[in-house]
Amino acid sequence: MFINSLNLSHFRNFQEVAISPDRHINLITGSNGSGKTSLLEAIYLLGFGRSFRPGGFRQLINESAEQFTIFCRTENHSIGVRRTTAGEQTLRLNNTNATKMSEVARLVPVQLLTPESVDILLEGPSLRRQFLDWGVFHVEHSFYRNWVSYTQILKQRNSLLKQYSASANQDKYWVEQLSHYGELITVSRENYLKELADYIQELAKSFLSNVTIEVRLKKGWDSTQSLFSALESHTDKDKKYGFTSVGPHKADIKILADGVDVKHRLSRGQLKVLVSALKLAQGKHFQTMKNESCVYLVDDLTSELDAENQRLFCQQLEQLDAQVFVTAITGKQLSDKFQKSPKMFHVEHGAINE
Ligand SMILES: Nc1ncnc2c1ncn2[C@@H]1O[C@H](COP(=O)(O)OP(=O)(O)OP(=O)(O)O)[C@@H](O)[C@H]1O
Repeated sequence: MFINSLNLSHFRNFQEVAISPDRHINLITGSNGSGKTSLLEAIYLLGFGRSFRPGGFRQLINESAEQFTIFCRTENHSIGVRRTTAGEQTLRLNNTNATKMSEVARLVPVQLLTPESVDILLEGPSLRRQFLDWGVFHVEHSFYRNWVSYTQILKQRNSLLKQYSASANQDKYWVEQLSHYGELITVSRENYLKELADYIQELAKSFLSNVTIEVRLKKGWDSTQSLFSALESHTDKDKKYGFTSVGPHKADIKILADGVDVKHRLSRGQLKVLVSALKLAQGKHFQTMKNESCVYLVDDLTSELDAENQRLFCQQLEQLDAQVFVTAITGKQLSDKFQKSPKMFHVEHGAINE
């Protein structure tokens, strides 16, 4: 997928900007606070329906405006997202209204690497689940439907658990439903991670040559049991606490370096390198499966990796033949890391000069 043109209206510190990115590498430069990350954020929003920075969507609307609009043309589609301060959202897909953000997100596969991406390896399981589910969502069409059904049922069961109002029979019905969709979700995750593991190992080897990286899915319940049995055996506890304590909503990925949790084995710099390898692996797998590439958004690479790893990362990105948006304070910091000269964009006072 390639973005041929991008228009932003009242998004963060931009009033009206339009750019025509290169199909390969786009280098966005500008001083602190100029709007480099905001440009990446707008593209990310098309692929995820939300920002990667804290704060609600209202923070994304320019302080002097009532709404923002992001509009982009890819090689096959035209996509628009508008959000107003009143909370309304309008989605446009190929000149008609779309109802679901997931319809838009499926067309905009985005990989993001920022200084915070290392949290995938350092923080709790939810970021690792998000990482995993991005891939499953894009390669396994039924996953999203099953996930939506699972989360709706989970919500209903949790609210009954909180009210102590479900009879044993009623609860059994919800447990059956949960385990049906939960097992489907988990099979999709297992299959995906099995395939992705080879890509991760190969890429991790080129960045961290003397470490063996391994990934394993933790399903979210004792994997010697079926989900149904696990849910049943936790029912008393779940009634006491008012929520469902096992299931794929609690899944995690164990990421090991030489058999030890990476966060106890690798240096902070090595963790950053590993997270770059994970993102490249996911993009490469996506490309093999879908026969198209994702868009890479890379914020502040020079503060993340040392010069050699920057060179290696840029080289790998170029080999992927993906469209890349990478930010730096000055062009000099990165332009020599790519073999082909990047297209340069300079951001200043809410304007972007090509
Ligand atoms: N809703 C908003 N309305 C107007 N300006 C905003 C809004 N939200 C953020 N800004 C401003 O937009 C500017 C752009 O921030 P951004 O994080 O994109 O900059 P950056 O170029 O990535 O900076 P750095 O190099 O420091 O990371 C900041 O000066 C910020 O204060």
